[in-house]
Amino acid sequence: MANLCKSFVRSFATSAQRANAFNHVTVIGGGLMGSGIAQVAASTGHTVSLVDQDNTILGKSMNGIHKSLERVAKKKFENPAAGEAFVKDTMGRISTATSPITCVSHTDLVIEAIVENLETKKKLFRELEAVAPDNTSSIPITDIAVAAKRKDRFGGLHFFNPVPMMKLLEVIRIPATSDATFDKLLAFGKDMEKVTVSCKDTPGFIVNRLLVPYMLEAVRMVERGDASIQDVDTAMKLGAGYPMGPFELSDYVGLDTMKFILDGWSKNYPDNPLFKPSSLLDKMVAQGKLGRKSGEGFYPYKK
Ligand SMILES: CCCCCCCC(=O)CC(=O)SCCNC(=O)CCNC(=O)[C@H](O)C(C)(C)COP(=O)(O)OP(=O)(O)OC[C@H]1O[C@@H](n2cnc3c(N)ncnc32)[C@H](O)[C@@H]1OP(=O)(O)O
Ligand SMILES: NC(=O)C1=CN([C@@H]2O[C@H](COP(=O)(O)OP(=O)(O)OC[C@H]3O[C@@H](n4cnc5c(N)ncnc54)[C@H](O)[C@@H]3O)[C@@H](O)[C@H]2O)C=CC1
Repeated sequence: MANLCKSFVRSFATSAQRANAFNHVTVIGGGLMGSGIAQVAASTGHTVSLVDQDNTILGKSMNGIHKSLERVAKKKFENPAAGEAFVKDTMGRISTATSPITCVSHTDLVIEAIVENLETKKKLFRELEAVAPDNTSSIPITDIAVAAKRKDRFGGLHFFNPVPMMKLLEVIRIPATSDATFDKLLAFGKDMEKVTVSCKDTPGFIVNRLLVPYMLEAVRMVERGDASIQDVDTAMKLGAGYPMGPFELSDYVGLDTMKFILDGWSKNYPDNPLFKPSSLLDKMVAQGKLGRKSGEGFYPYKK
């Protein structure tokens, strides 16, 4: 904790020499979101420590980041050598670790992006005994902040998947978040080349408060036998202009993550019919059909 405070002070001292609000960022969780956040943080000039539970997972994360960077480079640079240099430089700014404890002693910002489970997130924050903006999709961050000691340095950053492509970042504060912390988080969003929006610390913030009921109603429509998965997706793409239909998007987000979100909401808000559990979703997760990440969800994917 003392070390983290020191490094935080150092970040204020050095930020005057650099354009970025933070220099070194630690991202905990190297899954879909953590990898994307680490990638964009590194490609915008931050040095990054990416933390996950073991080196096999981290190897996959680094592979995914490399592939994604190659796609970005192809678009960004006409000259292939410049693209290769961009990929190499960006990868060079990311290191990996299996414990966050070693990283937080020399970091300026800790971003948590582990599984959407309140108890797991709180446990991690207790271990860190520190401040870390959180990438929860659906949990009011005040509930997580209970486990953080320095609440003035705690805030919420909600990124969107795929992080390299999605321009939005929701920046959330709790009453205890200091103005200095909030301003730094907004500045970090700009450094990450995102457009920031803010709202009260309410379940799902802005996007997911609207998106979750929409996606679940699509699942219920299919459960009732009112329409097929394919027709719902086609309808929403061609009739409402969405880039993906709700089932394609569910597979993209991960059905396990959807279930985590829904389980949390239905437990905390049992009277809200919009947040009721879905037996189809429960069944698919129990069968290991998690979407793209497992090779099958509502649709099959090549592994
Ligand atoms: C209970 C309910 C639970 C709700 C859960 C909420 C979870 C949350 O907390 C909040 C969320 O993040 S919700 C998800 C938000 N994201 C979306 O809605 C994505 C919708 N899809 C898209 O925008 C495009 O299909 C997309 C951009 C993904 C891909 O574009 P296309 O469809 O045109 O497909 P591609 O041809 O593959 O891609 C076009 C170009 O995009 C670039 N690209 C795509 N993915 C990339 C990636 N991962 N990294 C780097 N570049 C990437 C790429 O440049 C590609 O061009 P090419 O490489 O030349 O093909
Ligand atoms: N999937 C999506 O589209 C989005 C997800 N989110 C949120 O971001 C967070 C992460 O989601 P995803 O990346 O999709 O999940 P994921 O399942 O792809 O990745 C989670 C990672 O966390 C790691 N992990 C679990 N416990 C850990 C611990 N104690 N220490 C270190 N690493 C640990 C796992 O090994 C895994 O690699 C969740 O809170 C989710 O709600 C936010 C926006 C979009």
